[in-house]
Amino acid sequence: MSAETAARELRRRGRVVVVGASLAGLHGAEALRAGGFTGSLTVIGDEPREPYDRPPLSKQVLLGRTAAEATTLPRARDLDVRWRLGVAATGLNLAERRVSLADGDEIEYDRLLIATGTRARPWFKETEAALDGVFVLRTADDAAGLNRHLAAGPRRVLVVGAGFTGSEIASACRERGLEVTVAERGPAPLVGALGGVVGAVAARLQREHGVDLRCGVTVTALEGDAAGRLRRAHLSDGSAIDADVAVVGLGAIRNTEWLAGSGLAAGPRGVACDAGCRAFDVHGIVTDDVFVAGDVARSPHPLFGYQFLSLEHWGNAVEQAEIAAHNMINSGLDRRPYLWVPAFWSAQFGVNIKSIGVPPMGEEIVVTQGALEEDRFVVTYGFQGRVIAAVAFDQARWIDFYRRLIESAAPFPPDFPNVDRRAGGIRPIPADFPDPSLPSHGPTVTLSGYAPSERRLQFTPARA
Ligand SMILES: Cc1cc2nc3c(=O)[nH]c(=O)nc-3n(C[C@H](O)[C@H](O)[C@H](O)COP(=O)(O)OP(=O)(O)OC[C@H]3O[C@@H](n4cnc5c(N)ncnc54)[C@H](O)[C@@H]3O)c2cc1C
Repeated sequence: MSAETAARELRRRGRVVVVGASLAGLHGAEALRAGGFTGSLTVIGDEPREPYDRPPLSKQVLLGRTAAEATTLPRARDLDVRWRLGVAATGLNLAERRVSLADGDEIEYDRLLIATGTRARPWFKETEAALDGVFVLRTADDAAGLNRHLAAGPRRVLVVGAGFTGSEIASACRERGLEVTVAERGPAPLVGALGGVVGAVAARLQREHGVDLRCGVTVTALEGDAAGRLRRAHLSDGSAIDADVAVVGLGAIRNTEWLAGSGLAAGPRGVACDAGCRAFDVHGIVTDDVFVAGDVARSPHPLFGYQFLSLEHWGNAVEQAEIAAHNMINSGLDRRPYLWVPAFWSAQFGVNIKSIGVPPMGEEIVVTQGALEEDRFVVTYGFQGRVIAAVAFDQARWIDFYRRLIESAAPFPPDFPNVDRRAGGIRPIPADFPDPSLPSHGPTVTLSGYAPSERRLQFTPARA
């Protein structure tokens, strides 16, 4: 049977299993159906709830504008999925194409999509993590529990870690009128994701909004009272902070333990896959029946020197799930590479933050629009002489323009006419500015084994 005939047969009556019933899992299931898959589709999720959206948990839900229960993701009608919710996948037998479940059940598949995402890194001392008032924020239950606790009376909140989740929590708690201390090991908030220049702006914003921001310190211990309620936190600089709520925002752990011993290249950094979302086995050989999408995936990105990227972004989960689903039920050159330019947003301290590209790869940074002091700007990041990323504070409308600069490997610093870098005013990019998505003289890259991309990817600066 030819590969095309096999793919057609699979689309008609194959068995697809998706593990992880959240954003990537749901979008993968929808994309399979939209792509003409009429076989059996089973989605397994260890949370008892239907797939729901996480970004509102640290924003609208914490502000009391949306109930944690009201975050259920809309889904296509007639999806025709066999949901197995509230039961974890515990193992994978690659040779026999079988997933084992915690309730003893075993489910066979022709194609498997791994979309098990991440979980919150818990506080490192178990007895302290168990104190009443100590929280992480990853699930709807976490958000509901934290909300109940915050609503129970005046609270002094300690946020441990000033990454995106920690900073959003601090922002929401300040908006609720609570006293907030943020303890961050790095020199400023968001430094790991956006670098020191933007981090300094984030630090100023936090302080202007009344956050007691302590940088360059770690929390060494959480102390409770006799009733097991959190009372105090001790910091590495010898100081102590009174607190009756601590939200631990120390990053995420990838949910790959259930794949231990399966033979897949899965570990703490995620499940490695190729540019078409096909999982690698431990020998570095790509499988043809196991695919990966969302926060748990680690895939090489052609635009970023084929570096393996682990992206914890909403847009990545959606886009990657669609590519994975497409490739699961197609073969050969009908398959597509995953070329989405990483992008995410955050809302905190009254500012809308949008990022495009991979800021942590940046070697240099320049303010291309606006002024840092005014909290309305776009900064552009450069890597080896080309634009690699941009971050906008309250200037989201420009993000698509910067995406095209990144896709076309525009030279860094970008050469914008009429943009006044000193004055600080946001000037429009002129209508006659050359469309950076038009091909120039960088080499075009094709990925062997995948359909040619609609985009031309260029690896050398277009105007060196
Ligand atoms: C509080 C918060 C705020 C966020 N805000 C933003 C934002 O502003 N912008 C942005 O771009 N992104 C944001 N994100 C990130 C975004 O929500 C994630 O990128 C997205 O949820 C990833 O989807 P996923 O399906 O890959 O993984 P997840 O959402 O982590 O889902 C994985 C699912 O698989 C389940 N699972 C795990 N192991 C097993 C197993 N063995 N068997 C069965 N099921 C299993 C998990 O319980 C979970 O339900 C935020 C995340 C959080 C937590």
